[in-house]
Amino acid sequence: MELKSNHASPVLTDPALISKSRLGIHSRLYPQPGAAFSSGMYITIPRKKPGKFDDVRSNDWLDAMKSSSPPRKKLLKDVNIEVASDDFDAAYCSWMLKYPSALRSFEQIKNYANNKKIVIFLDYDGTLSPIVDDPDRAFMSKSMRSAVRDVVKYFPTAIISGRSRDKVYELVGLTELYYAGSHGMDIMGPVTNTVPNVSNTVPNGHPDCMKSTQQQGKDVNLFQPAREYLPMIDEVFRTLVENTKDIKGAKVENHKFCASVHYRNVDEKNWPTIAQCVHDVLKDYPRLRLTHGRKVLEVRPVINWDKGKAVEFLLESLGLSNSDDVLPIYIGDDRSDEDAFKVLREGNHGYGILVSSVPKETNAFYSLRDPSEVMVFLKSLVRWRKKEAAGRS
Ligand SMILES: O=P(O)(O)OC[C@H]1O[C@H](O[C@H]2O[C@H](CO)[C@@H](O)[C@H](O)[C@H]2O)[C@H](O)[C@@H](O)[C@@H]1O
Repeated sequence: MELKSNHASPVLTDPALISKSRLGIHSRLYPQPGAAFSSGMYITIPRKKPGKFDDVRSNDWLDAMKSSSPPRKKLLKDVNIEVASDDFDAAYCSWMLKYPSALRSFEQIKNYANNKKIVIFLDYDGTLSPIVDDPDRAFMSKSMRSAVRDVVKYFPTAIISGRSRDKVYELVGLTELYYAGSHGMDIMGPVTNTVPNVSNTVPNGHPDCMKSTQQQGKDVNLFQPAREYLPMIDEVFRTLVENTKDIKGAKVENHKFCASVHYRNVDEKNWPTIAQCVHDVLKDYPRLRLTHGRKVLEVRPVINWDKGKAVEFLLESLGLSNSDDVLPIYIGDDRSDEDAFKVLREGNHGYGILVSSVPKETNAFYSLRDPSEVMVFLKSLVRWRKKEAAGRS
């Protein structure tokens, strides 16, 4: 792990990104100019060149695994500095000069958002629910659910998660918002009649986009750009379950268009074993790639689609893209959320807010420490919008 020296404070660089680039398994794929859309009506999702997998011991998989979601104490040991807790707090405060707290900057955000239509995008794990050892018990608190329910009353809102869409819907339990599961590869969005005329538009007529009716009778659009990978993911999931069954603490989840291999509860001495196991399985699937999340290895299709693309897709579906009157706000804690932060930053359109209690490199603009601060921020947005609405009437 490296310390980035041109920062005002020690900021952990992400060995996962370094290792992924060496292995050719970048979290952001290579868009092929001109290939993204074959016509005004259809997009072609470009396939990235398959990555080459080396032996895990000779590459940085393990570094990446060790650095993902480190506990505070471990983090200090990893960077090899004897830092007292006070010093760590100082480092965090210093980092916050670059990524200010969205709570302390609320006035500034409000001023910028004034008269704009705010669209809220929320990640789930680590953002709406705290990180816990058992992924099946990552529940959202009642107060968080109520805060999100209020947000939905005032702002178009979508949850974009690495989990399957069904699972995240089950955990959130609110019907009034949009859901994107499998890192954005399974989107349930609004039905729109928008005629596509810009390169990032995905029309209703796209073969991966289908009209469907929700249980509540509402018409929605389902967009699943990795549909063809369904059987492959299912097969890989079953193989991963079988091959990791003797590794104590390992857990594999099937998220329909991607799969997760958790090692949070695996003894660190067995991390090379689990890494090797995933590596050996993926060797036979050049159309799949691997990304690193918080103590989780994520197996995904090699397509140019991620949470950033999902944000663009949803904004377009809502008829809210390319407008100066729209302010998208994306709140997330993980590496996969960086794709969305990057879209907002590069488009100079909206704010990414990173949820982190440790300094991290990010494409976000603002920060929040943990899900409890996320809740305060969401409530503040609602309070402000309510007051504004009352003032107008
Ligand atoms: O995009 P997200 O909604 O943040 O989903 C990313 C991963 O979240 C879950 O794993 C993470 O949270 C678990 C529960 O707190 C934790 O035990 C695990 O270590 C974290 O990585 C989910 O289980 C994964 O499948 C998602 O990929």
